[in-house]
This record gives sequence, C-alpha cells and structure tokens, in this order.
Amino acid sequence: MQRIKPHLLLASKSPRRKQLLNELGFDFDVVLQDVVEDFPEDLPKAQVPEFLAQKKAQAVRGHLEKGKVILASDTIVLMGDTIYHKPKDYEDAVRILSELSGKVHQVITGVCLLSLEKEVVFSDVAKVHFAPISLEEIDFYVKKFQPYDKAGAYAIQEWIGLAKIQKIEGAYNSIVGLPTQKVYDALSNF
Ligand SMILES: Cc1cn([C@H]2C[C@H](O)[C@@H](COP(=O)(O)OP(=O)(O)OP(=O)(O)O)O2)c(=O)[nH]c1=O
Repeated sequence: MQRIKPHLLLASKSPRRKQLLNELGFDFDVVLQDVVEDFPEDLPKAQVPEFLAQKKAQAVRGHLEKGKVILASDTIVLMGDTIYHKPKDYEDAVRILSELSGKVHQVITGVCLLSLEKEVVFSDVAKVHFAPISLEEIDFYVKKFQPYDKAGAYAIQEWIGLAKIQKIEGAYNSIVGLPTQKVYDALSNF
C-alpha cells in the first residue's frame, strides 16, 4: 500500500536539500523568496538555525494551500559562542578554516514545517572533529573547491570530509544541510 505523503513546498535554493528530499521520496515544488538572514543579538546561538528556518518558511507562506507543507531549513557552524556563516571571500574562508583546524565544532541545522493548520520547528546537532589542516592545504581547498556557499567554509561531501574529518558524532546528512531522519519522522506525523 502506498503511504500518503504531503506535497512539499521547498523554500530553499540549495541543490543538496533538493537532492536529499528527492532521495527521501517526497514530491515538492521550490518556492523562493530572498530573506535577510539576521537574528536578535540576544538569541542563544544554538537557536539561530530554528529562528532562520522559521523566517525562511514564513517568507513564503503566501504559497500555502490545503494539503501542502512548506519546508525551510538553515545550517550554521558553531564553535564556542562564534557562528561561522558562509565566507565572504577567499581571506574569510582561510580565516574560518584556520580557526576550525584541529578542533571540534558543532553543525546545527534548523528545520521549519509550515501548513495552513500548524507549524513544527526543530533542529539537529552534529559534532565534527577536524584534524589539523595546514595553511597550504587550506589554500588548496579554498581555491579548488570554492566553498563560498557553505556554512563554515567547507562541505563534508568534498575533500575536507575525506581528508580532514576524523570523526562525526551525529547524522551525516544533517551536516550536509538536512536532518533527513528527523524530517521524515516529523512529516510522517504531521
Ligand atoms: C557544514 C556544511 C554546510 N553545507 C551547506 C548546507 C547549506 O546549503 C549551506 C548553509 O547555508 P544555508 O543558509 O543553511 O542554506 P543555503 O543558503 O545554501 O540555502 P537556502 O537558504 O536557500 O535553503 O552550507 C554543506 O553542503 N556541507 C557541509 O558540510
């Protein structure tokens, strides 16, 4: 028997989120609206991804109709009390990776599911252990892979993930940008 799944409105331009949702077996349309990704200064940093996911979902709520569910998501890299967003330029990417080198950071992905009837917001945390990365290696990585659309200036799917991640504690896909198991679970009970 075929399970009934909601038709999703994906509020994301991320090719990785599209691919993961496809692989999860959901039908979806992409609905986009530019959102300024700012947040209240006094908001605890770990709550920023949920706040921004909610903001991205609310920005496209005009597209909602019966039987449809908006899915929006936001990923940050957090170390101590510092959020590492997408790097602005080459120097910024080098600075971020130099700071993450040899240390452990968190990748937090917030998700917002929004329908005409309700809103569900949650997040998922993964810990990532980086081996030391030399300046020469960072220069190679940034120039070759141009990680300017990635939070924390890296993608676990590329060279860094293969060569420099010693260990992750948490879900791999959550680091890529969508905690698929939690999303599937939430949508099954939506
Ligand atoms: C840490 C990490 C992040 N990322 C990506 C996931 C997100 O796409 C991006 C973080 O930026 P986001 O602002 O979460 O997402 P986005 O701007 O790419 O897409 P949208 O807001 O339209 O949904 O970094 C990886 O692909 N691999 C990684 O290992």
